[in-house]
Amino acid sequence: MLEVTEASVRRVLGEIGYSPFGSSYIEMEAIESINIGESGVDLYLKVGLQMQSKSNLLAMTLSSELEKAGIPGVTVHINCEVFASPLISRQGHLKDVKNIVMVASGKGGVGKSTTSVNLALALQAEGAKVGILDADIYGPSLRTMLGIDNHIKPELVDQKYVSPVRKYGLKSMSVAFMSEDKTPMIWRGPMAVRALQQLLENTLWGDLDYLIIDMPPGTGDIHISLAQKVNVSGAIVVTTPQEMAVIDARKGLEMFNKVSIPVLGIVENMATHRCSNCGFEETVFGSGGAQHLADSYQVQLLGTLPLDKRIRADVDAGSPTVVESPGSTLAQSYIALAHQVGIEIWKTNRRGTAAPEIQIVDSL
Ligand SMILES: Nc1ncnc2c1ncn2[C@@H]1O[C@H](COP(=O)(O)OP(=O)(O)OP(=O)(O)O)[C@@H](O)[C@H]1O
Repeated sequence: MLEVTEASVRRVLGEIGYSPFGSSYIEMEAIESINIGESGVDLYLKVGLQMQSKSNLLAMTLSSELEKAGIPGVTVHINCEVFASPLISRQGHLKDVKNIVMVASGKGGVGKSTTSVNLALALQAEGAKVGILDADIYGPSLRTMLGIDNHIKPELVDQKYVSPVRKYGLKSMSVAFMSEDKTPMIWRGPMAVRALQQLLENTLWGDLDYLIIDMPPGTGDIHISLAQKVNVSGAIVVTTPQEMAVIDARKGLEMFNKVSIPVLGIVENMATHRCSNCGFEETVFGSGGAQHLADSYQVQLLGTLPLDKRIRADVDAGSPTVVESPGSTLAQSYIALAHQVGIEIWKTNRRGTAAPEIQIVDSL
């Protein structure tokens, strides 16, 4: 048995290569303090994401890893707190928003909005404070996906600001909330960017760990301009395994690189389909493309979601899978995605230093 000192505990923690964060506890600077007393060791960890469903398991696993390495009797205490992005200038009504995450896709219809809303709910289910902005001017779908009645409008405050609409605890705002039901939104480029920026900045988001922005599909001028005007912690690109979608996702990655927005990773949606009759699983849209793309851009493949009719039916019914069937394997896939997103944001925030100089582009 080892002599138990703070130094020996730290050394062993450094040697335990495995942590669920992809780097050791030492590399992640996750050790808050180590108290050595008569009755044992108390190890306090600070973790930069919320992970309510996993923290007890993590504490027990780490305690038994330490025991195996010669340090028995360690009680692990996990303190979860999402850190604020140094890339975000926290001003105005965004001052208490710690992280803004853009969810984009090169190609339309790959499931960007479905992934955004389930991701937001999964982050929240794990204990984070979350908001979602539906910025998809071409096809806003948040109202339907969250089952928010058409008559519900955001409350106007001081004639200038709006309160987000709460559903399932999530603070939500959509371009569609601000227009009459049947009025088509014919927004041209610069007008759309200005309107979206205003909607983002004039919403009373309050205190949030993450604000998810569901971007319009594509990688056009609106995206570049919006990406330049809004300081974000990072971006996620959603794709299907289909070659055409992967080619367009590559354009999304290029776009974020061009405007110096850190890419947190790629989500592969509709990756596999299991036949509800015989259980046979097949890769309807091909396979390997998203992993290959992630490897070639040295970003993470954050998660893989199956093509499953329950995912479609749940958002159509206004009750996304994470709230409709929280214990299901599908919901667990979104929770796993939320953990990976949380880990990447934590890592990105540790790497980042200050907000970059933003070049304001006024015309498109
Ligand atoms: N993993 C999935 N399994 C089954 N159906 C899905 C899945 N993901 C999304 N869908 C369905 O695919 C359709 C398109 O999804 P969604 O609207 O989220 O895509 P999008 O990329 O946001 O589209 P747009 O380009 O219009 O913004 C919807 O009917 C949705 O319910």
